[in-house]
Amino acid sequence: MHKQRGLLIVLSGPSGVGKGTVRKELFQQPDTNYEYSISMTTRSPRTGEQDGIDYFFKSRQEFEKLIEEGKLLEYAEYVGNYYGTPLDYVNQTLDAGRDVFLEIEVVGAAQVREKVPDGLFIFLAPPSLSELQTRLVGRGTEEADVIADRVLKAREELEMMNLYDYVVENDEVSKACDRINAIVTAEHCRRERVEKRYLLMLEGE
Ligand SMILES: Nc1nc2c(ncn2[C@@H]2O[C@H](COP(=O)(O)OP(=O)(O)O)[C@@H](O)[C@H]2O)c(=O)[nH]1
Ligand SMILES: Nc1ncnc2c1ncn2[C@@H]1O[C@H](COP(=O)(O)OP(=O)(O)O)[C@@H](O)[C@H]1O
Repeated sequence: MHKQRGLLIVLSGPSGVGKGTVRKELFQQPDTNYEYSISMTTRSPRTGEQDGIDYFFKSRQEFEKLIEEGKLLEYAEYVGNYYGTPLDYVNQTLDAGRDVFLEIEVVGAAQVREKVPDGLFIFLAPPSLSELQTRLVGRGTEEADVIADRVLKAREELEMMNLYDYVVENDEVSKACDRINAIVTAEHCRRERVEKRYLLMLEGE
């Protein structure tokens, strides 16, 4: 039987909702079977961030070359910086039958939806907008004007929630992780059933 292609899992949602926190928690769990796709960005590294681990940090010129050469599955400009997903890494990992996990903002997620319609799209939602603002302020990585920009942007981002397969509330990190794992497991079961049914139909011909 042919090897099934891996599942492309896209986690998106507004800045500050906890995407990074939830993703890190998921990848600390010993039984997590997804491969995390490290993004490219032109943003400067924050204290403690490492090139090739948190992001591949690129100059604007380098990033624009990657765009020109078609090396990105998707990219978006977000609050003044480029962010993008490396195409070859994603394709090679999926072709090897392994699931790939993207943690990206909503404009990029919409591009992935166009290119990979059979991906699994999960929107991480905050309990409320005021809680989102509290989290951004609490993180303390941005100046007040950047936080204001991000909260404004979050309002637009929340409108895109209905384009996703699932909405997961990030009330508590561990609960959000459990919900994501349950969704992925259910999606694998669904795909296996479809595949089996398809093969049975072929055998019957
Ligand atoms: N489109 C796209 N967005 C990305 C990518 N990598 C990260 N992002 C998103 O870019 C936004 C800003 O990321 P970052 O500067 O690390 O800030 P933070 O997520 O608020 O900590 C977040 O919404 C990320 O999820 C990517 O490869 N493509
Ligand atoms: N479920 C949660 N409850 C309370 N605080 C949270 C939760 N998830 C994340 N946070 C906090 O919110 C802030 C933003 O989280 P982060 O993962 O950086 O968001 P994002 O990657 O979506 O921008 C961080 O300070 C983080 O510790």
